Amino acid sequence: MSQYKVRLTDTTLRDGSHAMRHRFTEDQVRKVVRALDDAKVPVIEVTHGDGLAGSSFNYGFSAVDEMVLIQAAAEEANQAKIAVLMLPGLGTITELKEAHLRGAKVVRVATHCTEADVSIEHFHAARELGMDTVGFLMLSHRISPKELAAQARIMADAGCQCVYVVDSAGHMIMEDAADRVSALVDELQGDAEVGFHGHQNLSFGVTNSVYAVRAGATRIDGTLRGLGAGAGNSPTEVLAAAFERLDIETGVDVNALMYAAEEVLRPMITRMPIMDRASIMQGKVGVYNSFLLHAERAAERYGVAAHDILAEVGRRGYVGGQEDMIIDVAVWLQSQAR
Ligand SMILES: C[C@H](O)CC(=O)C(=O)O
Ligand SMILES: [Mn+2]
Repeated sequence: MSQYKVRLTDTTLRDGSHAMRHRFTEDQVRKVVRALDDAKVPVIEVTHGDGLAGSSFNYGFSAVDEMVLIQAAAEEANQAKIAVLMLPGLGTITELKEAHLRGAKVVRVATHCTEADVSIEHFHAARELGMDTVGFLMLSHRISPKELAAQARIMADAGCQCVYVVDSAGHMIMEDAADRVSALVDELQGDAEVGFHGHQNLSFGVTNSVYAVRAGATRIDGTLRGLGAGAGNSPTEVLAAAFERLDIETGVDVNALMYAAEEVLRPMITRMPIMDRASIMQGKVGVYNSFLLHAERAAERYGVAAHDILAEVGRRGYVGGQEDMIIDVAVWLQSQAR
């Protein structure tokens, strides 16, 4: 019997939505869910890239109402649970209730890593609805393992059943992930599980996930073909294949996942995330991956380089929700160049 058992969550239809500029259609969602469900992936996340109610001028409009997509996903899934992401303030309990009515069984409440307290009422509401609850501590690299564990404790006490170390910038390297996961495991003492969500900016998404599992994480995120914000996520099919080689039990069908990635998702992709100058910069200086497309748009509009914008965003320490400040940085860089 394997020493390690892991539950995979596939977030192609949520984090991958960033790379697709939130243009997933209902037909595409149905096909991807069917393929992931056939591969026995236990949890599939479907929402706008920035979570419930993310469709907006600031974050980018969805092509199709996410509630329609959530319902379609729930209709297609035979064994998988459908998860939704929510950022408190952007999404509210009203949207959470509607997502639940449409068939969502899991909610992942995401806050900046120092702001866990804003998730408390959302966990209470989700538990009252009977949903599985997950906490997402974004940009987890920004604080020490000890400080992160204290934030995880706030989430667990509010009713969160699994707290994630989230490498939103793809900045972590091996022990960065393991030390944070260990600190959370020590703090939570079984009151909640610990998960890890990796990105590929420095090409460590899968490696960090292995370190996370060995440090005690029992839930790991990925996306098919690594489709996701910034340089993309840990690819689900690679995680599954690597875990199989390392005797980490996932219960998924690796060949079916490779089929899903290659034959089902690949033809839908309009922009494949890559490790380019801008996304490597995000990993290097620790900038939120969802900022990439905003920076590219501002770069074009103000005639400055996206990697320069992102380097400055890193210096200023902006966090998710401060997307509008990217324009400010671009204008400032333009003025410096004159
Ligand atoms: C809302 C973000 O895109 C959540 C996430 O996937 C991350 O921080 O990484
Ligand atoms: Mn992500």
